[in-house]
Amino acid sequence: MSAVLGGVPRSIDAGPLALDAAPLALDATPLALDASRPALITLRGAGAVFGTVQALAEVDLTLRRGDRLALVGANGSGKTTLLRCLHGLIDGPGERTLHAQGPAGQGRVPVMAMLFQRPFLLHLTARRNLTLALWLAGVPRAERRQRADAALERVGLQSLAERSARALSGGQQQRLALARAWALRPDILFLDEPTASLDPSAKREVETLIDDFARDGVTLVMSTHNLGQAKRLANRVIHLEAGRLVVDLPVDRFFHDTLPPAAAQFLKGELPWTT
Ligand SMILES: Nc1ncnc2c1ncn2[C@@H]1O[C@H](COP(=O)(O)OP(=O)(O)OP(=O)(O)O)[C@@H](O)[C@H]1O
Repeated sequence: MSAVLGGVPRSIDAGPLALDAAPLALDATPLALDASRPALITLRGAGAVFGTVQALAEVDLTLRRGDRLALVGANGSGKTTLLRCLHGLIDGPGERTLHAQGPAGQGRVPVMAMLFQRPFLLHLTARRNLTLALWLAGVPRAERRQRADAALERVGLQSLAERSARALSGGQQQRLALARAWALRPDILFLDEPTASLDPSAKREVETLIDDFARDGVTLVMSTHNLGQAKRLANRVIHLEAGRLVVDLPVDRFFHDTLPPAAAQFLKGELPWTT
């Protein structure tokens, strides 16, 4: 995938016209997706192929500041692959533009962080996991401890700062992973099924934190099998089918409009099982 950083060729500078050109299955109006918000990432014709598997095909998508984007679809439909593609972790066909923020696109490119279903934490204390991530991100030594402690406090883990990260409960580990992401002060947070392995109470805690981060201005992209979670956290929903983006709608319309047959079936099949 060719990458364009900062300087944005006119043809992919996402204005309302770019939404018209997107392969929406339905006539999502540009206003409903609020094309006035600044673009953060644009994909044009993005794809991913693993051996003989076409995991993602011809995806056109503009992620905008303030999006709380939920990616839904059946197992293997390409949700994780699209997350990785947006994050820049996959080099496939198509074009990915990371839009510089600030006046006339002259500022810095968006800072991104990713949270996985099962957090990857090192055999170190909770605090050291954070200060190490900050070191890797180039944060000066003098700031690391303060930022790590602020992040631990933010997720309610300050009293466990010296506890081994691997000894924490599943919910605490996911909160620690969120603290690590938050400490990096991301513009965009990617979440791959962030509560899939948590019990209901831990799930609520993690969802509340994710919601708080979004309220603070962090743009969210999350894959989820939980349509109730998409309703609670998202303002925009994309439905993928066999690697293709077939629905891209504001959350209210996703749950109330008449969807293409496969997406409608997906909704019917899943909704009774989610709360
Ligand atoms: N690294 C890889 N190597 C080979 N095939 C892969 C790889 N990553 C993904 N795939 C394949 O690409 C397709 C899409 O996978 P992906 O993980 O993106 O789907 P998903 O919608 O996130 O699935 P799930 O809901 O089960 O997590 C699947 O057929 C998967 O087997």
